[in-house]
This record gives sequence, structure tokens and C-alpha cells, in this order.
Amino acid sequence: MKDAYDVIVVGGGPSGAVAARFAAEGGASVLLIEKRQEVGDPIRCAEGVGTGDLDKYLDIEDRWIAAPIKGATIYVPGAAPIKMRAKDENQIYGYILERKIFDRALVERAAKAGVEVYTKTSATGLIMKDGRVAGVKIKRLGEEKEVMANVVIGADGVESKVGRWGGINTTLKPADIETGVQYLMTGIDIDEDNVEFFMGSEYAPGGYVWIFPKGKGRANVGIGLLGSKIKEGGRPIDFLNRFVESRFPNGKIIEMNYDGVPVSGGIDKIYGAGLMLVGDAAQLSDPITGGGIKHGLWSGELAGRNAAEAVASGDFSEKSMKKYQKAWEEKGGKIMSRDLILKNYYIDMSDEEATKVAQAVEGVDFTGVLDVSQLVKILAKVDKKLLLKLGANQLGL
Ligand SMILES: Cc1cc2nc3c(=O)[nH]c(=O)nc-3n(C[C@H](O)[C@H](O)[C@H](O)COP(=O)(O)OP(=O)(O)OC[C@H]3O[C@@H](n4cnc5c(N)ncnc54)[C@H](O)[C@@H]3O)c2cc1C
Repeated sequence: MKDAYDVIVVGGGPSGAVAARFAAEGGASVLLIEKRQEVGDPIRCAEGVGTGDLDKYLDIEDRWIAAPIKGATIYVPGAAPIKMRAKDENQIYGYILERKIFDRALVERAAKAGVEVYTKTSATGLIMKDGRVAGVKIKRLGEEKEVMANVVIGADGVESKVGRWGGINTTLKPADIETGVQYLMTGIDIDEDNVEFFMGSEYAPGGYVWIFPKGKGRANVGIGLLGSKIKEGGRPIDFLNRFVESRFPNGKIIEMNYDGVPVSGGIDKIYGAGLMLVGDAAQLSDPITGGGIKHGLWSGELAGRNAAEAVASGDFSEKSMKKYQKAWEEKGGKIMSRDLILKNYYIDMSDEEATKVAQAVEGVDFTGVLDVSQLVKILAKVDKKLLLKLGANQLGL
């Protein structure tokens, strides 16, 4: 490890790997540090991602795809299931990943672009100089070292400290953090190319239970509950155990993981002089789905590109870093604000209201409806309160 780089990225998850790669491809010297021994392990994720522009970040390879997804079913008690399916039976619109391999492939891609990667290496603080971030205090195999950089990118996930060290308020309220608990199960009978969601207070008050197939009778079966809802009826794991016992009495649990997902809709300011935050560290996961992989890739790319531009121009001021936040808002801002409204609407919804909405769309053909935008447009037609909350603009009407 050298004593100085143009850019240091803290955290080797998807956001950090992509940020490092784009900074290096833009001509910067880049160090990526990851505190864990191996990137991507243990996983803390249901591993679902839309196909969209994924191929911009990695060549699509079987090795990191556990299952291609062609449909989704939403269950609301008291109503017929909402079944979404592509028009063309061959159309794949999402993947359940093998994140242990996917995350590693993203880091391999960054290394190929010239990034120096160190695992088992933690950031323990930031070095400040002349009112701006100027490097990272690093601990590696018991040894401490100060490494200088003109730009630091905090990609240290939901547990992020980099933002706080840099003077950014990253506090999360209980209503802004979802606790996710998940089992990898085997020996279960499921649709191998269809994801399932279960709503309602019996399953998950203010949240949902998911079944994400991983091929060969395996699936991620998990629950996400808001911190502010946890007192109602027990811990997330109690809800999950009840679900698993009734749905998969003969299934076997072979792995368990849990973590928090920020659903605040994003921190107000995700930069400082010489500093940018990406992915979960900036709380950019989607407030309604909890999905953070895609937003991590997008924000990582934008921050990496901005870091390379700052290095080329020699401008590491707040104004220069702010360009990243502007670019993020253009890319993901509209989705984030719509989905924050949806989250707040959903958590206040009673079971009776949810059932009424689901009953009102019974008979609607959901073929070809493949994402939140399309689904919400249909729901807002029967749920005037939702339409009012979102407004025609948010719905793209
Ligand atoms: C139960 C659960 C299910 C989920 N399901 C989905 C899903 O299906 N689809 C989806 O899109 N998203 C899902 N998410 C969210 C998704 O996992 C995250 O949004 C995504 O991993 C964010 O990527 P990231 O790179 O920002 O952070 P992370 O993947 O968390 O990576 C951060 C990295 O930083 C490292 N790090 C932390 N501190 C330091 C330090 N001081 N020094 C060095 N390294 C450090 C960590 O070890 C970690 O490797 C789920 C989350 C949970 C908890």
C-alpha cells in the first residue's frame, strides 16, 4: 500500500467497487479497502435485482446468477393474489444473484481497471486538513497507517462511519430503518422463476415477507420490518418463523442472515469537501422495496466519475463534490421521492384498506407489469387517496 492516492474508497460492496472502478477508468489512482476478509461474505441481502442496465456494470455471467426471474406475485389477505408476469414468457426481468460471487466480480472488474484492493483492512477515521478530507486512517493486520487522498468515497454500507467522521449527519430514526432477517432454505416447493411477497399485519406489520427462488428447490425467505413497527406482535424473526413453519414445514434452513436497510429516502447532503457517500452509506436504498444494489451501482458510478473529474481539475472543494449529488438527484431523485411517499402511505395503511385496494384490482390483467412504476399507476386508479398523495406528476401521468 502506498502512502498517497488520488482517491480512497472505503467499503468493497457493490457501491464501493463500482465507484473505485469508474474513478480509475477516469485516470485516478485508487485504493479500495474492505474490512472483511472476503468481499460479499457473509451476505446480508435477498439478492434480487432488476435486469435494467446491469450489463453496464458487469458482463452477464451464469456464475453470479442463481435464478432468472420472470414474474412476481403479491399476496394481500382477503383478496386474490396480484400476479405480474412478462408478456413474453421468455422475457427475464430480474435475477436472484449469488452475491458472494457478484460482489467479488465487481471488485475483480475494479482491479482490472487498475484499482489497488486490500481486504481485512479497516478505515478507523478520516484525516482532515485545511477544512477538508485529506486521507484515511487505516488499520491492517494490527498495524495502523495514515494514507493521504484528495477524495475519499464512503461506501461503508448501512453501518457507515465515514460520513459521520466527515461531519455529515447520518443519524437514522427507527422509522427510517428496516430490519431484515432471512433464511436460505432448501428442499422447498416453489415456482423457480417467480418471486412472492406477502403483505398485511399477520405476516409483517408495515413491511413484507419475501420468497426469492435460488434454483434447485432453494430460496431466500425473509422479512423486512420497520424499526418503529417492531413492538407490534414480536420480533421480525418471530414473524418469519411463523411464516416458515406454516408455508414450508419440511424445508431446511441452511443459512441465516440479518441486517438493517436504510429506508429514509437518502441523506440531505451526501458530500463534503474531498468527500462523497454512496449506496447504503448515503442511505440511497429504495424506501419502499428496500432494494439497494441498483442504487448502489448508480451512485457508485456517478461518484467515481466525479472523483476522476475532480482529480483532473484539481478541485476538491465542496462545490466540486456537490456535482455528484446533483447527478444522483437527476438519476435517482424522482424514484426516491415517489417511493418515500409510498412507504409513508403503506405503513399507515390498515389491513382493511389494503384488502380493499387489492380487491378493487381483482380482474385487472397484470401481464406486462414488471416494476413499481407500472404497478403504482394501476393501484392509483382504484385508490384515490394514493393518487392524491403522489400527484399526477409523480406517477408520470
Ligand atoms: C435482509 C436484507 C435483504 C436485502 N435484499 C435486497 C435485495 O433483494 N435487493 C437489493 O437490491 N437490495 C437488498 N438489500 C439491500 C442491499 O443489500 C444493500 O442496499 C447493498 O448491499 C448496498 O451496497 P453497498 O455497497 O452500499 O453496501 P454494502 O454491500 O453493505 O457494503 C459495504 C461494505 O463496507 C465494508 N465496511 C464497512 N465499514 C468499513 C470500514 N470501516 N472499513 C472498511 N470497510 C468497511 C463492509 O464490510 C461492506 O463490505 C437487502 C438488505 C438486507 C439487510
